[in-house]
Amino acid sequence: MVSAAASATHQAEQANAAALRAFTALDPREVALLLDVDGTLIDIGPTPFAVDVSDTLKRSLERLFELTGGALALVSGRPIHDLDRLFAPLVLPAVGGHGAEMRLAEGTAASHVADLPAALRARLIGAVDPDSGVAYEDKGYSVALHYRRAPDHEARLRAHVSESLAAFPAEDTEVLPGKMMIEVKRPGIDKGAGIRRLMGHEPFARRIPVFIGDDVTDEAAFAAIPALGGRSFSVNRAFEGLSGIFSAPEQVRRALSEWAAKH
Ligand SMILES: O=P(O)(O)OC[C@H]1O[C@H](O[C@H]2O[C@H](CO)[C@@H](O)[C@H](O)[C@H]2O)[C@H](O)[C@@H](O)[C@@H]1O
Repeated sequence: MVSAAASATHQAEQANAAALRAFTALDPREVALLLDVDGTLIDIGPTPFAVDVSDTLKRSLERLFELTGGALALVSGRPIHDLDRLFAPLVLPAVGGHGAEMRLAEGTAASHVADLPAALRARLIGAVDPDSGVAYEDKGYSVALHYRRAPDHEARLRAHVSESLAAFPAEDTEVLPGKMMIEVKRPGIDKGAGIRRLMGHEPFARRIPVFIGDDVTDEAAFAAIPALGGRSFSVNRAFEGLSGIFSAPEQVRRALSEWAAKH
């Protein structure tokens, strides 16, 4: 008799193999490759500052950037300067801050979103006791509170965010839940809008957008892709219209490496 765990592993292996086939069948001369970062290209780490970007992944991205004629972009919730730090020496086209920033090839990163007031950011960050394990990122246009190392603090942080936003009723804000994280950002900023903007520019324009993502913060990107005539692959998320489901970032890295080697 096959155990439930063995059956789930078998299904994941089959899904990985199918996703790998579908992905590596794409023609790099036709596609624009749009890649989410945390949980898709790289494994989730205990904090935003404790993650690993391997040289092998960087080599795959560098090769795929060439093969796609430069139509490869990181599409991340992280600020672009943070992506540059993680992926150095690569400086890739990017949509950062969930769509708040964009950089085309050779360009400089530009945010088109007003920063949250310093007093609101300070109030949000005030919930972070360095000894609690809670971490934060102040992105200017948004603030993310991370409780991966302190899951017991989730309810307290959610209440703190609600109280903080209530104290600034004139500010246009919205709360974006993430993986063990709550982010306060400006409304109307999302990865879907970021991808639509990016796809209007060379060398992305007229190509088939191919997005890979994993997170609730990627939902706007997944939603934008069909109208752009594109394809989506997920990491561990199942919904209609996907071209494939990878089980983990390791499988995405493998697909990128095999695709790069094939051409
Ligand atoms: O759009 P992404 O590139 O997936 O970025 C989404 C958020 O990712 C990061 O947070 C997540 O990854 C951390 C490191 O693995 C992890 O510790 C945290 O729990 C996750 O939520 C990043 O720090 C955020 O700024 C991004 O918005």
